[in-house]
Amino acid sequence: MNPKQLVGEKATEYIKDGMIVGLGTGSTAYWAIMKIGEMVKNGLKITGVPTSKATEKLALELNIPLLDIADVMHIDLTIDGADEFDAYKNLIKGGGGALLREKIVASISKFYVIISDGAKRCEVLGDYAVPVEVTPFALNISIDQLEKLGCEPKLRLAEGKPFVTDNQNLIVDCKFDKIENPLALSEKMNAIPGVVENGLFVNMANLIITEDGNGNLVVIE
Ligand SMILES: O=C(CO)[C@H](O)[C@H](O)COP(=O)(O)O
Repeated sequence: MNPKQLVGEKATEYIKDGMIVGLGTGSTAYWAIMKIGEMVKNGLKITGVPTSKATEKLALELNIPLLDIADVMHIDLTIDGADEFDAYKNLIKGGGGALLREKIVASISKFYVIISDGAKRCEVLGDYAVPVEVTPFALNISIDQLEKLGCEPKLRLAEGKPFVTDNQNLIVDCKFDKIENPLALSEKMNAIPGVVENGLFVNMANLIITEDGNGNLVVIE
């Protein structure tokens, strides 16, 4: 079984009947959602809250009943991927551009499970550029201010044009060296007017389900 499928399917074991379940975005979350679709087909009663339009589309194709995030105040369990994680469950997310909705969903989740192949594990965050969602109006100001925090900021492009998020914003990928204090950096980035949210997820994950590269699951609690 491929590592993403292995960790994705494992996470679905935490789902119980009646739960409201946050559905993550990306190629690892895909496997969890596929499994949830199968479970729903077999009688599981849950309601999903998608973290992106892409996930909403997939969940609808699988007949998973959905709630709009605008109508939800709490979520029992969320399963989502990550782009980088450390042993303290600090994360970088947003490689797929869904970080704002992902962070909102995570923030109201009682239990937040991250699924990731082992290659994304690091000692200290920073190999992956931190995606930052910015309002288009303040793009240049945001880039300038982000650069002053010590990173190399780059506007994300898709097919030669600026990548536009589900919220009609833009993404600036910020490459830092080692991020020794992700909480402090997250606070500094979010203090910049024009920054909507950043992809550092600190003190949010309850569990990371990953693997050792040889098909064995590894759980970080
Ligand atoms: O944060 C995300 C999307 O915004 C994804 O969870 C993250 O990019 C991991 O994706 P994948 O499982 O495809 O590697």
